[in-house]
Amino acid sequence: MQLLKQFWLLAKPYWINRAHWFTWVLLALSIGALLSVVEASVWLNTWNKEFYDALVDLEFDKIQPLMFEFCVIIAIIVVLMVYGQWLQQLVIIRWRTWFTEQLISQWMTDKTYYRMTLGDEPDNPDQRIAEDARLLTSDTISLFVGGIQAVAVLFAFTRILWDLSGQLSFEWNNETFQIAGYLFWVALVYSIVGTLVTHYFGHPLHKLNFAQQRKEADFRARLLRRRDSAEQIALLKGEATEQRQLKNSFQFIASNWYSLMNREKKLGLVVNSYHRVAMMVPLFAGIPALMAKSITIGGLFQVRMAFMKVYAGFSWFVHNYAKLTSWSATVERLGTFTDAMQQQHQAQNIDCQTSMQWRELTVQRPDGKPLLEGMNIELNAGSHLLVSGASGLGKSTLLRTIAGIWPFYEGQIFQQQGETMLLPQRPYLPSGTLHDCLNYPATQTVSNEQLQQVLQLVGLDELAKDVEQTGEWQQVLSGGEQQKFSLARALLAQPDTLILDEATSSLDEATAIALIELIKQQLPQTTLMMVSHQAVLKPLFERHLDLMPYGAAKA
Ligand SMILES: Nc1ncnc2c1ncn2[C@@H]1O[C@H](COP(=O)(O)OP(=O)(O)OP(=O)(O)O)[C@@H](O)[C@H]1O
Repeated sequence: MQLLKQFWLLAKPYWINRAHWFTWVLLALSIGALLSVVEASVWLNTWNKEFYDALVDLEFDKIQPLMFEFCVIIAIIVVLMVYGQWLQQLVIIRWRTWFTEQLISQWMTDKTYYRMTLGDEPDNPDQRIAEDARLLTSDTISLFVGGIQAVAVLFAFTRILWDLSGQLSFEWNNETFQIAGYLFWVALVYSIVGTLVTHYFGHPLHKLNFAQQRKEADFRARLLRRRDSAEQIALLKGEATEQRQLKNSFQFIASNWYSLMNREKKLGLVVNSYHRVAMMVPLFAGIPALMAKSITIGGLFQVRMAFMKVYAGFSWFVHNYAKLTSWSATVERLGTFTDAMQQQHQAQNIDCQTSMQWRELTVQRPDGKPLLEGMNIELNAGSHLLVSGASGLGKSTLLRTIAGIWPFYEGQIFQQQGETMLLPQRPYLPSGTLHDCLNYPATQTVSNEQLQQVLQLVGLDELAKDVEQTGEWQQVLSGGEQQKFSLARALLAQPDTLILDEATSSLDEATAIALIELIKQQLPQTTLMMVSHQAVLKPLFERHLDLMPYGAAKA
């Protein structure tokens, strides 16, 4: 029940939205095509009787038109099945596109992607957005349409099977019993037993599938992390350790895989035996009717096909058991992911005033332990503040709090009105053209000349020559160059408040001084707040804040 509720919460926003009426049309057409296949199968069923009867009676003049009829029925079935499937895939991609966009938007809104890393983040959000969204949409549609088709098959063939079965008479305890539509009852009982046995053998698959998806994603994430840190690993000669860790991570996949495959083997033994036996059950069960001459040989083949269809309808659950368990694992994973995202949205928003202010501000770690306590400050627009203090005291965390991305604090914060920009010690440089990298996150269009100008101002003349060149800038540029590049971004963006977190730590002292002076000169209206261990920068700031551990701050 909980699972269905979780599923409904995930599916509802798309399917009740009127804007998606065309997807409903496509879904209806796809279901219509597959229901027509059921209708054509009923036609094929009648054909079966006529054909086998003609064969038994050696009526060759009937066989030729029947062969032509067969070709027509098969052609119709093939075309309907292929187009039905094609329409289903269209429905899937439309839903998946919307669903993935929603997940990405929720993940990106209010810095949720970052806040989630601060608490008990559900594992591998990348996998949930990419893989789980794909599985949810494709499995739901194929299970839903398949389920409807199974019900239609049941309706269409139950009647046929019932009529063909006639009545079975038998004596027991000197009494005569008659069972109408007995082949239908055989199919029903056979399918119920199969379903129960399948569930008994298959139910542990849910947990195993869940674990498998998670472990595969962990392994992929580990590999990615190695690629991102390739240079550091190479310099530290960490290959053997990395190899061991990756091997261990893969061991988890392999051991879970063994459990999964053993469980699937047991289930396979049951499902396959059940299916193979099912093919002969109608022939054996039809013998009494054949002996009573209530059906012909053609009728027996008709019974067999009708029985197999009714059995297939009743056994839909059995045949889709593995898919259903993987689907339920996907729903659970996506449900916890979206719940976790929604909880993140409750983080506080920071209000704006004419000046930046903190009142009785206490910054904490995620576990609630205080880092910095009782801070009060007011920083007028255009003023410059240097924040210093011992390593690990909480300076970067304080800046994150002021920038509005760290939710663990008490007291009041007001940001200065306008744009705030925070430059960290290690800037993020996306790969692509230098133009796009410098203009990241591209809130305005800037000309190449503007870009060249700011690059020259910060001393990156070589890069300024061709801003359209592409590269892996994070790897290509030195630490110091990256910091110059980051400051060039600030010159370009001209924020109202600029927060620098050791943004000149990789530069020599003279260059660091020159660049801070450049910022002050180029952005005279901007409020500048900087965290730095570089004492030579002190004279450039008219206000200083020396942070003390858990104590009062002197401003
Ligand atoms: N996401 C996090 N989860 C848990 N603890 C964190 C997190 N981020 C920071 N901390 C902890 O908060 C403390 C302060 O970290 P912070 O980076 O703010 O220090 P800092 O004063 O800037 O240090 P440094 O001068 O060395 O850069 C550290 O003990 C750190 O381990």
